[in-house]
Amino acid sequence: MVRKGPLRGCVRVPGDKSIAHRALLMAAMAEGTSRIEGLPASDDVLATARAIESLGARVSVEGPSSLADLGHRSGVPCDDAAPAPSAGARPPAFTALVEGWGASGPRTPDAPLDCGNSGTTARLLMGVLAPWPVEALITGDDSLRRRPMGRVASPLCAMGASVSASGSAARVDRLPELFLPLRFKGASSAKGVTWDSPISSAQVKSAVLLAGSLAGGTTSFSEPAPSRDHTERMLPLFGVEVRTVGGRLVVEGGRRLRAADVSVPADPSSAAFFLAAAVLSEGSRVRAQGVGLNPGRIAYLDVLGCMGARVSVRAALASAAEPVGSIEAAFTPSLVSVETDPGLSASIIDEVPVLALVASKALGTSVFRSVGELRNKESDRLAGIVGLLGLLGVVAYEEGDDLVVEGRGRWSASDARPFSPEGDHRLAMTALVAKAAGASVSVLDAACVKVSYPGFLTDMERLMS
Ligand SMILES: O=C(O)C1=C[C@@H](OP(=O)(O)O)[C@@H](O)[C@H](O)C1
Ligand SMILES: C=C(OP(=O)(O)O)C(=O)O
Repeated sequence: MVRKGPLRGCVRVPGDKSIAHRALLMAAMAEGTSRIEGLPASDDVLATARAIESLGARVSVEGPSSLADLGHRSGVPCDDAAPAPSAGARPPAFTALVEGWGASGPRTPDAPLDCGNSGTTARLLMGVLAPWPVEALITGDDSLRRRPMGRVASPLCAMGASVSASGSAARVDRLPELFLPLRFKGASSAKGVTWDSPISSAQVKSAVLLAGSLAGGTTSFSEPAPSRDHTERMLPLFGVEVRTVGGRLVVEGGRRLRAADVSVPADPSSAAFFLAAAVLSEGSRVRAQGVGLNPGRIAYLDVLGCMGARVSVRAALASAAEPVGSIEAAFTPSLVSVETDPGLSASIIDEVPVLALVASKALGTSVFRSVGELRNKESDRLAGIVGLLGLLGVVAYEEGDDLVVEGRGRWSASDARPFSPEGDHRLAMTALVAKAAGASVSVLDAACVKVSYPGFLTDMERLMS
């Protein structure tokens, strides 16, 4: 149940989804047992944990829960009018011990690897499998089956892997159009590659670097603008050096990963929703604690700052090679429009929906440049934002790959209008933030928040009480 009202207090949002996926995957690849704490019990991360189990890693959860138990617990109300859950809810975090397959490699799974809604799981898994002689059918839910996989398959096939979609081998010239479900076959003789990715994508980069660390020879990767760098930061913890040479990332192959302990900081992308809600709701002040402050992930704070929002950061310590600290945001009565640089789009990609919501309350026309990649996420997020802002009486539209928001400093007051996030967790949370900030909108199916943040409604309620 989300009401209108000020949000006040501290919040510890779940662990960083990107870092959690990487920690689980590298632990699975490693020799020995890794301990990973602060894992979010979100659907996406559980999908990765289940996938590495199917491939032969041993995953045990510290405490009374098991992976299966975490997955079965829900505690997520189906719509924003339902009461917040208490009993039976998933814990916000768990600690896993992962015994990796190390030098023996992954085993051929006896069932399809179901990545659910998680693009990161599907794409990084392919990189993990590429240097091994195993075959797996990789699939996902309806949303994931519509998302492009060729961007990852292309470099991995250049390294020696092969893919077939719908039973027949995919033609190399058609790889860019590839979609799940697909049969992925790794190669024991995978070789390093020099790859210039036409898009900035941490998922593509990570798949190539993970494969490259075990392939023969050198792998070198470049992308147009920097994407999040968690893989480059974490690989050295597991014993694999990553160098930067003339703007390219370089990894020497033939390495063995060794087990490491990782502490996952809270997810700055999840914190962004409460921070935005605080900026938009009169009388609010929220502090998100223990949050990852990786510069490639908190660029959204610069964008909020350019809009005049009252946000501040306090750095504390580094965890898992990542900086960590707290972020505070307070109600800001007058916001101004912003124009984001095209080179920034990879760094703010998951926060654009909620940034656009903030821009819709600003005075003036905001432009988010080169954000066309949002069409390839869990839903077409550009269409979703334009639809949501339309319900609030704000003109927003796509201009090529740019998103334009014509803010008038207010939203229209009308009877509550229904908004369907189309199963997209970030659109659902953006709409719930709008509602908390007084917008006349009801969110039709908010249960999809469990993809990244199962306790979102509960935490929102607590900040409002
Ligand atoms: O590598 C990652 O963990 C992610 C990278 C981004 O996707 P792309 O790399 O496909 O842009 C991001 O949108 C996603 O939420 C997580
Ligand atoms: C795009 C996202 O994740 P993924 O690509 O892993 O599905 C997201 O969490 O916003």
